[in-house]
Amino acid sequence: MVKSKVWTVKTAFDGKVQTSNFELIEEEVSDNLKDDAYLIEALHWTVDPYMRTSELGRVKPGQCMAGEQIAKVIASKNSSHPVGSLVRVFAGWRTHTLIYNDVEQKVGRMPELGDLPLSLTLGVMGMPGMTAYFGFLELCQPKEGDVVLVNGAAGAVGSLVGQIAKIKGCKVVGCAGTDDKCKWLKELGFDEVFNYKKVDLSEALKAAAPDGFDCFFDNIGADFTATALKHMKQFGRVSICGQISSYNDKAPPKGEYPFMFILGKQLKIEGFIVMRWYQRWAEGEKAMAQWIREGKIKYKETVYKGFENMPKAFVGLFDGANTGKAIISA
Ligand SMILES: NC(=O)C1=CN([C@@H]2O[C@H](COP(=O)(O)OP(=O)(O)OC[C@H]3O[C@@H](n4cnc5c(N)ncnc54)[C@H](OP(=O)(O)O)[C@@H]3O)[C@@H](O)[C@H]2O)C=CC1
Ligand SMILES: CCCCC/C=C\CC(=O)/C=C/C=C/C=C\[C@@H](O)CCCC(=O)O
Repeated sequence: MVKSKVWTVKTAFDGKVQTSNFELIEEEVSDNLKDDAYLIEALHWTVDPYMRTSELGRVKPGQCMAGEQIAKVIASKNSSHPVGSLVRVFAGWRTHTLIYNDVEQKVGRMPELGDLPLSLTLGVMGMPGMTAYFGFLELCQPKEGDVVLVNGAAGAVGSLVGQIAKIKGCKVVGCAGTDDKCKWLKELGFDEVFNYKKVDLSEALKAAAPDGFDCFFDNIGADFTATALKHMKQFGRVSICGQISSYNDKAPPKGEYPFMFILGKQLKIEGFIVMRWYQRWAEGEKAMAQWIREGKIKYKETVYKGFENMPKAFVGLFDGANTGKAIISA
């Protein structure tokens, strides 16, 4: 018998992220396994902004919080998952999980890590890394010499988009919410950086790219997007990745309608969900691993120690507490 700690949601979210909505419970996980079942113990969890959104991850009262984890098999009657092997799975905020159906329970393929750290399977070599790789390269189609704008640039996805753009020979403009984050972006090779909390956005964009942007990778949405679209070049390409500034809004954001600029500048704007390219992830993982080993991609993780800190890490996403990927380690 194994005790499993599970974070559940007591009530629906209401306008802001509320830690008081979580409850720590313990439930028993039987080690009396049926055929093909196996028991896993989590080593690392991720918190991602999508957990706040309705379509993908928001959970109902009483359910386990959604999310991905890397776990070790500790008991098994499944020859594909022997004791000691590792799995990456959307099992949510749980310490132990009984897996009886890989497909239903969203057990994914593990990337080829080689000597790279295991936690990267939730970052550069995982969902955020593939988001940057495919969401930028496929939708923005960057060319050498293009001027690229990335917001949320010191986060898990944005920090990789900027570096991939540099690898492709682009001029990269990034912004983040603290001076320390901006300093790190310069170390990563971003050409122009600014702290969006300290500037007039339109003036900062004009100063960074007087002739405008060819590509814009948008992690933030709402007012930022409406302003940035005015600074695009003719036939610019915009990848709509995230809307983190609106995930906690009670009502749809109010602001300018940007359609006149989209029309006049003849922009190509496309949203995406990274799972669109799931069948091609091995290609993205291979490129990321090679760029890390060549020193062309650098990364940071903000690591929280202990399952009890899941809500703190999660709320931190919306307060700018993390640089790079937020990881919780057991
Ligand atoms: N389309 C897809 O398939 C996917 C989309 N995403 C999206 O990509 C975006 C980035 O995700 P990820 O890199 O994992 O997250 P991050 O690691 O970047 O964490 C979030 C960061 O966003 C910034 N932020 C938070 N709230 C605001 C706000 N109101 N205005 C401006 N900046 C804010 C903060 O940094 P700062 O200090 O700079 O303010 C914070 O640290 C999210 O919108 C996410 O939903 C992620 C994965 C897949
Ligand atoms: C109309 C609402 C769309 C909301 C999109 C919001 C955010 C984008 C984002 O952050 C995307 C994340 C992508 C997640 C990828 C994998 C999912 O399949 C996770 C599965 C959820 C789970 O079972 O835990």
